[in-house]
Amino acid sequence: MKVALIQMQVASSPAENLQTARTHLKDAAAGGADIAVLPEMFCCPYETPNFPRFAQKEGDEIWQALSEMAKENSLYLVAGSVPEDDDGKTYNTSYVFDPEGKCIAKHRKVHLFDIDVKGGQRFMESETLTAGDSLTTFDTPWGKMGLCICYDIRFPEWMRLMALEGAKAVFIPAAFNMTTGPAHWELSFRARALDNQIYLFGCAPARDMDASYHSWGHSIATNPWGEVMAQLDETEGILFAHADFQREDAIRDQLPLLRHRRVDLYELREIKK
Ligand SMILES: NC(=O)CC(=O)C(=O)O
Repeated sequence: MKVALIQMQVASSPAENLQTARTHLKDAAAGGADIAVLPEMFCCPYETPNFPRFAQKEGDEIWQALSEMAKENSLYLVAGSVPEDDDGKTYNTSYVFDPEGKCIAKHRKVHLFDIDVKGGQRFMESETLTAGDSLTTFDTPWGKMGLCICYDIRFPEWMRLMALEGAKAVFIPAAFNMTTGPAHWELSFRARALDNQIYLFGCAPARDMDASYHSWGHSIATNPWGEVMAQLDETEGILFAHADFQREDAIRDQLPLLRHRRVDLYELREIKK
């Protein structure tokens, strides 16, 4: 399975952002990608007042444009995330489209990014966003995949639940920043990939020092052995990476972490709402 992570610049105009995504998706398809991934909030500068301002309903113009792009390029599209308007609430939502343009999954960011690091990054998604409440996986010809958004990666239980549901890889549109990126980005991807013996693909916006939120960039692919397979710097570009699920199975056979869990002593379960 060949994945293309599209680390694009985010402008203030949704139309411009869609055009940028369209151009890069053509290159991803030409490069042989089976699945292409866009960044968190690729269509809207990452600022809390923008989320309700830019929000659209599922099925509106942005959703339709993304569906067309998946179809035009005949690939699975993990369409980053966008502000979604539903019943007066705004969610940070990621849609997944199949190569026919059908929407096959939708994840609303479950863990809202509310942090205030002394001398560093402050951000309060809960000022304008509502949290989702569902675990998200979807089926592909390569097996079941997981989907979460940025801050969700910091919660090991959430990733473990996706692995226990059978996800062989997890896609993570994300946007760490200049405080947390250098400290925790690569470490989080390596740790979650190793704990769960899965591939992880994180796709971030390119850094824009004129924006109010400075993305760390560094879109990344990690493997089930806990290694970084490839990583970009902060500039715009496409990262191609392969997932080899035979290797994943072999690692799980040789180092059976998931089988060695002592479920007679402890338990992790999803509480269905
Ligand atoms: N932007 C996020 O949701 C998360 C983030 O930047 C971090 O965890 O650090």
